[in-house]
Amino acid sequence: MSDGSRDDEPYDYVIVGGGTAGCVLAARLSEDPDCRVCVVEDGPSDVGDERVLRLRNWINLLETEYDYGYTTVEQPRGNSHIVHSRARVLGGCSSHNTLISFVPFPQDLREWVELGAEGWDPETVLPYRARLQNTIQPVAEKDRNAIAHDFVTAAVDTLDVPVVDDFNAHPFTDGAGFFSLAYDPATGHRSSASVAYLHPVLTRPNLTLKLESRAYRLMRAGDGRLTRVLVRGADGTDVTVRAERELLLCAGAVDTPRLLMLSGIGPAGHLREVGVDVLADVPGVGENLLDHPESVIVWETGPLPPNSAMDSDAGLFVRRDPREPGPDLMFHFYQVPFTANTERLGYPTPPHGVCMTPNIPKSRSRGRIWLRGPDPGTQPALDFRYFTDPEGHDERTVVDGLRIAREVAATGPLRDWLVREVAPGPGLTTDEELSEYGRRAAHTVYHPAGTCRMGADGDPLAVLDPQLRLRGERGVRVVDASVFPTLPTVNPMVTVLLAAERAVDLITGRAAPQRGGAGADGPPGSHRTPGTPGTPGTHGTEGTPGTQGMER
Ligand SMILES: Cc1cc2nc3c(=O)[nH]c(=O)nc-3n(C[C@H](O)[C@H](O)[C@H](O)COP(=O)(O)OP(=O)(O)OC[C@H]3O[C@@H](n4cnc5c(N)ncnc54)[C@H](O)[C@@H]3O)c2cc1C
Repeated sequence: MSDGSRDDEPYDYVIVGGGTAGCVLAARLSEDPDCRVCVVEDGPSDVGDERVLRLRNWINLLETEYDYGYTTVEQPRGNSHIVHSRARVLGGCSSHNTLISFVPFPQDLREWVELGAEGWDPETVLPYRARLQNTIQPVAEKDRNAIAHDFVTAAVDTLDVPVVDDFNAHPFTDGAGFFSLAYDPATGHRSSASVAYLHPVLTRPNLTLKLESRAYRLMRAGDGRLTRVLVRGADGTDVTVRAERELLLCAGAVDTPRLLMLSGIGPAGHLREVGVDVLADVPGVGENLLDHPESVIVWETGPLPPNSAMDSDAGLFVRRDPREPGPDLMFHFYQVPFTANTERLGYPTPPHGVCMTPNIPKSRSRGRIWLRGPDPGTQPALDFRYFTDPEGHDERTVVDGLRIAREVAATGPLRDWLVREVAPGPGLTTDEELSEYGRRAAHTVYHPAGTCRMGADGDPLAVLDPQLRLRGERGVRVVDASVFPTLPTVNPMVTVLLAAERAVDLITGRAAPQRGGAGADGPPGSHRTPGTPGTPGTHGTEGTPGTQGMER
């Protein structure tokens, strides 16, 4: 071959990225024994890896070999020092995140339809809940820390919001409670996309995993379809992997647009500027970078009880503007001091502490990803443009959040645990002071999305059609968080899982679950499709999770 790579055997579907969405596609598409499925995953396996499987260890995976650890370009109105963790391991971010699991609100999906994503209405999408294989349930009683209980009580009393026993029972506008998590309380193990979907089917002979194999350029086949991908293995050798039906890009909201642009598919002017030959001018690739930004307020405490599922088990939703259909401010309550950003600003880290992280569910600032050059090994530039919305909505939300957090902290029984406010400290009180602190100490909730969004015909920045097909090309779709036109109000992982389940039907032509049927009302993961593997972490009908079928 002219590019020096060797040809691999052909597959029906090649999935680039064995992450949250990629695992769903791999498991579902390989249910048909005649369908050859290959997953190209840059990271290692999570099978048997306790560091990854143990949910509470999530924080120790950040900025390790399992993490791409992207940095950002300077954020004049925000924090320029945030490390944007993105997982590099089978299961993707569902293998190193906190697995907080929220079904998206109907209004979030209606917003997608208004933006041209026809067919993604709540009546069509929400019934896919019944197909989710992850075990999702509210934090188990034994994992509920007394201080988190008291946070919930204080929040409810201060703000006159309801206690929410199950955030997925039905849509809500405000409330406080323990989150639902995709985990097994008995073992503390994840019910990640990998554990729930892939582990039970690893012995399928028609499923090949190419691990520690990085895709770095898409290529056309002889018929002009974009169904080939150049992949570099851990030993440095290149192989061309070929899809006879479709190439499915699931590398996530940073790496999918990066891969497209490295392949010459993106804004033509930008690609020429950085020395990449243009294959197709698709102006929207890398645009519409979304996130849920948050800030942080930290208190010192005495030693706390040890029990927890993952140290951020409870939260609070507030609707400040009654005209909004849902919450417009959210808080995670951490029973550890999360001080990565406050320490840099000179604040001390107490030996024991808690924090609240007010975040912006519907952030209005929009960013962009671009290439710094043609070398696949060079990190792309991420510019979230935090706190740049002209209305000042994002800045206002953080200021309100810091004030509301203080009100909750001043209320018993939470108040009785707290020794002092460490950051920003009680001396900062004006809007200006809280805004300056809130933005400089800001962090990400790790929810980048939107960089290859779907949209209607005639929308010049829509990268995909509502069937998730790359506009103007044949043979390739995108299925991951980059397809979102907007972020859901809530944490997005379940939305990624639902999108992947729906993508399977779009790809195969299989019927969607009945609109408004069984899955529309029940909790996610509570139903199992006949014939699907059993409880995650146990052995499915197709054998023990192992390493057969894997290549390195
Ligand atoms: C620390 C952290 C905590 C989070 N907590 C939560 C939470 O509690 N709840 C929630 O709802 N959301 C949470 N999120 C967000 C959520 O996990 C993600 O939005 C979601 O998992 C993204 O899924 P994805 O399929 O788009 O991408 P990913 O799951 O990131 O999958 C992408 C995969 O592609 C692979 N890959 C990348 N580039 C290449 C390449 N060139 N070749 C081959 N493979 C490649 C990666 O290794 C990865 O496995 C969190 C995220 C992080 C990082």
